Amino acid sequence: MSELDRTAVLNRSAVAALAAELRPVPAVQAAATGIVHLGLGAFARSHVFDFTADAVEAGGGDWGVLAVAPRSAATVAALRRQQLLSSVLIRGVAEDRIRVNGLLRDARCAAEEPAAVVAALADPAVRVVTLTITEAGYRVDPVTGVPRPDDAELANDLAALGRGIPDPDRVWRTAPGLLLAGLLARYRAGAAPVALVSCDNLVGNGAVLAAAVRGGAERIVAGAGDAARGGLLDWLADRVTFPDTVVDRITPASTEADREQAARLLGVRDEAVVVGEPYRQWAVVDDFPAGRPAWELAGARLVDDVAPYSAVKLRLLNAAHSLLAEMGLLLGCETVADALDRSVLADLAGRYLRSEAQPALDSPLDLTGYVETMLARFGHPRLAHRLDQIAVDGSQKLAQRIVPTIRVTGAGSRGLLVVAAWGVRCRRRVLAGVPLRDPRAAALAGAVTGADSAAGLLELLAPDLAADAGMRSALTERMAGLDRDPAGYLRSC
Ligand SMILES: NC(=O)c1ccc[n+]([C@@H]2O[C@H](COP(=O)([O-])OP(=O)(O)OC[C@H]3O[C@@H](n4cnc5c(N)ncnc54)[C@H](O)[C@@H]3O)[C@@H](O)[C@H]2O)c1
Ligand SMILES: O=P(O)(O)OC[C@@H](O)[C@@H](O)[C@H](O)[C@H](O)CO
Repeated sequence: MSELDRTAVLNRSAVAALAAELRPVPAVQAAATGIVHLGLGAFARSHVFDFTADAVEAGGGDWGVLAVAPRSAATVAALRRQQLLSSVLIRGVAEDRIRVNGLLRDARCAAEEPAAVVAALADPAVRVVTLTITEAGYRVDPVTGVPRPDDAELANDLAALGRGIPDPDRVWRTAPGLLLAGLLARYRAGAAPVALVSCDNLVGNGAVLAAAVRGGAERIVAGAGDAARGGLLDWLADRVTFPDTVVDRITPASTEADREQAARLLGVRDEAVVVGEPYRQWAVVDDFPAGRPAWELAGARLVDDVAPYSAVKLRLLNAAHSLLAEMGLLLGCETVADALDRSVLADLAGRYLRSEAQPALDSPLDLTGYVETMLARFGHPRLAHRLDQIAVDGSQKLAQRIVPTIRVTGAGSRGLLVVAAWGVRCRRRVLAGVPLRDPRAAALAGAVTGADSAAGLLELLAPDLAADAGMRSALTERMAGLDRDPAGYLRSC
């Protein structure tokens, strides 16, 4: 299509008129549903569905996807209007291309249709459940590794499950609650095995998901004292797997300008388009009791252990993102590329990576090459990856991305400067009456406005570091310096 009709949307009839290279992958008729995906954000569409589409195109199999948005119905509605088609706009440094994804079989909002989602999770044809629900969505404390006992929404969901078969129309407030409702229904219906696959940025994301599900199930069973559901724990241990994964593709939140560009490339509007960099990588532990798509045919690495990749990715790439986001926002920068353009931040990120985070990792991988490639990806001039997209849920992220390096490099670590920037930024938000976007918002607000902010922040991230007087005083000194004169202080570090 050359002329853009502003009222035309991407759908199956529009596809018929597209140039051959723009036709959906896999073909629209392909594959019955074998996957439920929970968390219908941009990353699911740019990465998980993109890889899986290529895997199904190359290797076949009934691996179509039912995509579930936990709360918001907006993306579901957009996808339904487009007969479940959407595209990924792959933004290169020099040129862009667009790919239409034909993998989805259905899309539902769990808050509006909980019974249908629970039934899908129990369906034996569904053999894989993938998740992109953010770090906060697991409701697991990154310090203790267990479901947060102070999480009222989670407690409510688990109590409802403990009372017996729940009302099918009950709206689950938490992802573990929804998953467990589906798993209990699956267990009652014959207990077909299934793999639950976290695709979120967490070290040991499979173990975190297992902690959320098994820890939740233990609380249900303990509350119910129900022998039959005691069998649930054995089934979860024997037949439900939680393969670890490491995901990678920078995916900024889409803007109207992106939708306009997609419309120019496609000739029709795609309200669900997502933008991704050309680079994509996925390492997955190959532990699927009922089969999986041939992701290796799409370039994913199916491995025995992702630990070497996951520590490297979280403690280098994601750590550098958090460093640039926390410090860049204090200096008034908007995007990752803007932050890297400020020499003070580029220098700090480079020194943190090369002289602290990299040596603190005992890795056989080529970390120097990794860091260089990664910084080149960050510098992409047209990706516009916003810092405020990265700097949310700091209590979950910094504990994983920054704290392990501080543990090795001590109170002099530039990692402590990231924690200080986070603390100062959060304090400014609280004092300005702007809500904090963090699952520990109340505790975080208390920490940054309390008498000993350094102790409060470290208590949230790593209680062992909070007990270290040298660490507390170094953090206090850095927060004071950043509060007084962020740019000047950072130049002196
Ligand atoms: N965007 C990226 O560049 C990128 C890259 C690698 C990994 N990831 C992973 O994907 C996650 C989502 O990123 P995105 O770009 O899709 O974000 P997004 O804002 O587009 O979507 C977030 C999704 O998570 C769901 N969600 C948010 N909070 C939740 C909660 N408390 N419980 C359950 N569901 C919740 C939302 O409903 C939505 O479906 C990230 O947090 C990260 O772990 C993202
Ligand atoms: O997606 P988050 O919120 O976990 O983290 C923000 C970024 O660090 C992250 O999205 C990276 O862009 C991504 O991990 C690259 O693969």
